Amino acid sequence: MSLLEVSGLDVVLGGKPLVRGLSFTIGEGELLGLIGPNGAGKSTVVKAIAQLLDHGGEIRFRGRPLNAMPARERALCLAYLSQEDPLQWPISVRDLVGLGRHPYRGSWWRGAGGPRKGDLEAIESAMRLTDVWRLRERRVTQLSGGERARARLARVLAVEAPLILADEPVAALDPRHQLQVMRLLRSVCQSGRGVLVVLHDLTLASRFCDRLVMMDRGELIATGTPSEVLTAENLARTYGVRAVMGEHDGQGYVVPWDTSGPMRS
Ligand SMILES: Nc1ncnc2c1ncn2[C@@H]1O[C@H](COP(=O)(O)OP(=O)(O)OP(=O)(O)O)[C@@H](O)[C@H]1O
Repeated sequence: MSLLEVSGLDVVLGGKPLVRGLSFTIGEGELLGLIGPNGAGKSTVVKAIAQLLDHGGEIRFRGRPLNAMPARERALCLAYLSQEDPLQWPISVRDLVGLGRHPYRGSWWRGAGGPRKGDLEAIESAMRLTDVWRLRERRVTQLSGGERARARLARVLAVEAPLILADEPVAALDPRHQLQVMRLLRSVCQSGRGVLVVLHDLTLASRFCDRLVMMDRGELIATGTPSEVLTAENLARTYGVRAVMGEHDGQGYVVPWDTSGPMRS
């Protein structure tokens, strides 16, 4: 059974169909990349899976419809890293990451008590893996964009959910941290968990993802292994680019090099 099964997903917002009939699965231990140009509908798909948007079609986690699952149970099954950075409060990095353990606690108002050993271990491990351990006492409002992005990812890792939805987790990161985060997401999958990651960097998508879902204008364009999806024809048709493609150390790279044809309308 798949970890996640999305079938016939439709999302309409403001009377506009943003996602149409999208279907794909994520297996246990799989890193699935969701790619496509700006406005393709990638974030909309991720938000629908996270049950933040009304949708048609079915989204099942280990065979159970996600929209019928109690919110707290759902919060333990999937952890969502949004593209937007909503951090406005001057809380410490440690406290931000600690919020990832909230789904394990009783309600705040019932006196949840302090963090337990398992919580502290998960919080420390997530901070070390994302390289924010040394920033743990800093206020999140005083971090650089990339440092905040890593702290937000640490919160998501601290949930230790079987499924992670990460919307552009490397967009603000320097090259070293981009590689570290992609390796980290791969290592998360080695323990049988699954990750859906939205990416614009096609080389990272090619190197690190098991499979890709390429979408445009709300619809599926191609799905399969990176070499099946990242073809010259698909890149020209979907992104309107010509790319330099090759292999290094047995892994594919894709460097968009030139635009091809007129701008998509
Ligand atoms: N609340 C909304 N109401 C109406 N249209 C919306 C709403 N939110 C997003 N859209 C539109 O839906 C389309 C898909 O947006 P979405 O954010 O899912 O794209 P994306 O593929 O994640 O793009 P990007 O790569 O730029 O992040 C866009 O055309 C966007 O303008």
